[in-house]
Amino acid sequence: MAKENIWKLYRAMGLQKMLSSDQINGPISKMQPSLFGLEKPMGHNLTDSYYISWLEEHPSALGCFHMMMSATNGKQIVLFLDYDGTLSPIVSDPNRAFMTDRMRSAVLEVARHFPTAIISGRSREKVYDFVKLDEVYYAGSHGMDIMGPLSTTNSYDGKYQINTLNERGNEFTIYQPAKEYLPSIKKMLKELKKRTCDVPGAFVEDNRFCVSVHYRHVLDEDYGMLEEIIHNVLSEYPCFHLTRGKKVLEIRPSIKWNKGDALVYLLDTLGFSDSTNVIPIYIGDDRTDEDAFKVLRSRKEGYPIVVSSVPRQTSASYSLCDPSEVLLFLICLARWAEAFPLS
Ligand SMILES: O=P(O)(O)OC[C@H]1O[C@H](O[C@H]2O[C@H](CO)[C@@H](O)[C@H](O)[C@H]2O)[C@H](O)[C@@H](O)[C@@H]1O
Repeated sequence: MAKENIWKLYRAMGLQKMLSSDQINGPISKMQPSLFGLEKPMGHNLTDSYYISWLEEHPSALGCFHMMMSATNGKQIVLFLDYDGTLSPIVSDPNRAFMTDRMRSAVLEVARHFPTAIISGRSREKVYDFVKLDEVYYAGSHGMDIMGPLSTTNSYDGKYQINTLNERGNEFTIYQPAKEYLPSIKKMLKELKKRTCDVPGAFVEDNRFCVSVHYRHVLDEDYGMLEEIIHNVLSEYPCFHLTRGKKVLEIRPSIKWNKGDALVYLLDTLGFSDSTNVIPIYIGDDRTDEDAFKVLRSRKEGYPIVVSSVPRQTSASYSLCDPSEVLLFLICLARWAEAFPLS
């Protein structure tokens, strides 16, 4: 990208006053700390050498923004976002994981330029209640409950698919590959609530096609008892299995379907099944997001971005420190789309 284009981008982002001519002439990576008027990238612990070497392998998507966007070469960006820990910070009460209005506006802005989907472990309805945007697609229950574009492909089993209209009269396809597990999940949910009610601090969350058992407020000495209860309940439901997230045990149907499959489904229904003309960007913080990172790695396309402020094992290629950096990345993306619209 020519230097005048960088200026154009920065002017569009309202950032030109923050940058000296030295910074503009230097490499973009050097610009990053001051790009947003900051002394150092937010939340980064740059005194930790382990973290610094991890960052070299998973560089900041903000620092690499210019390079990433230059490489899109006019291809269609499709954006995938996780919810908890990505669009909203991790908080102690799962029912109060609200996103800020600034984050909502940023998601809306990018969604006006690029197809955008939120893929969460929560129920689809719950994520919608938090996000409240009709301009994005939603996949709840770790991708097992997708409300995506009207599907014209017959690569997916029609029995899991129904077409519907939203309140604005727009057509959507709902895809629920774990549909037949619903009666067992409801039964198991009741059972889990009943058997865990004596464990102080335990909280069972109904995520429709899966169940979360939160232990953030459970005393260390009670944790073993909670795990035992869950294993006992699970032994009565052999078609389900357990995965682990941030202070949460997640129980889900044992079908071969995860956030990565939901990403592929959404790309297919958006018309990018075999396309070399698409750049999917996936941003997420949790273990379940790794399935989507792996898909992008294996397809050798797009940008998998992990949200983490500590070094960790990941299949992502880039990183963002926390939701405040996710916000900046989304703002940059929207400004970039305004400055360089696809012809
Ligand atoms: O796929 P996600 O959108 O990231 O959902 C994963 C789980 O997120 C929520 O739990 C996590 O966030 C809570 C609020 O910040 C926090 O209190 C909890 O400790 C975290 O594990 C959600 O409540 C779970 O149901 C999701 O499975």
